[in-house]
Amino acid sequence: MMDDLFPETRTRQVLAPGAVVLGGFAKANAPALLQAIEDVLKQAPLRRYKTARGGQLAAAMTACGRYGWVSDGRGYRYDELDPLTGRAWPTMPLIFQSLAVRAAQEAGYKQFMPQSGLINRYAPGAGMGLHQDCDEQVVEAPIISVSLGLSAIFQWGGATRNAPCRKVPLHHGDVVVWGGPSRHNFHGIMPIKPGPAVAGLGWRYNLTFRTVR
Ligand SMILES: O=C(O)CCC(=O)C(=O)O
Ligand SMILES: [Fe+2]
Repeated sequence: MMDDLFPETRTRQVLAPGAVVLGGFAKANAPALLQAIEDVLKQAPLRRYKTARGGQLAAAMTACGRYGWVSDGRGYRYDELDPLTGRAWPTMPLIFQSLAVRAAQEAGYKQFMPQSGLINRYAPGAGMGLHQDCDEQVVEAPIISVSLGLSAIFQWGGATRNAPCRKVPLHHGDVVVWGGPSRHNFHGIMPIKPGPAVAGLGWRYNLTFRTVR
């Protein structure tokens, strides 16, 4: 595709101060990213977390790096151990780390170093309700979010839950970076529409990279 040959033609869409969509930024690395996901899943399988309110998250999740985001009857938190295996989370694959750092730099965040890589897998019909990412203690660090497989509609809101939401289509290889004044903006994923497999995937993977502590 054109955007692989001519990176300068990729779209760059500013969502808000500190927040940008880097269209196709991860596309050339997608095969390596998918292989790295498989490697992580062998050590830390995907699982659907319970929430403190008795529900269950629609996306299946796991993590890599020093800290993993977990949820159970006690609520949400970061943990250095995988509650499913009792072991430390798998080491963050180098391709995850290098892509996250490059995307952060491209978005203007020069100092970023991910400590946590969250893997979300959305089957068709699964989404993620509007929320803020506020379990991280380092508020200066941005969130780097990579989309692979089926497309999604990302809801990009504001600082309050009832602020108007923009609907932003995200496709295989797109990267969203948000931080600075947008770090705590509300966002979500509308239920994924079924469709023909993309890059061999009949679902959507999302990778998010964060500095936690
Ligand atoms: O799947 C996405 O694009 C967003 C995921 C997200 O907001 C999260 O994991 O906190
Ligand atoms: Fe989030």
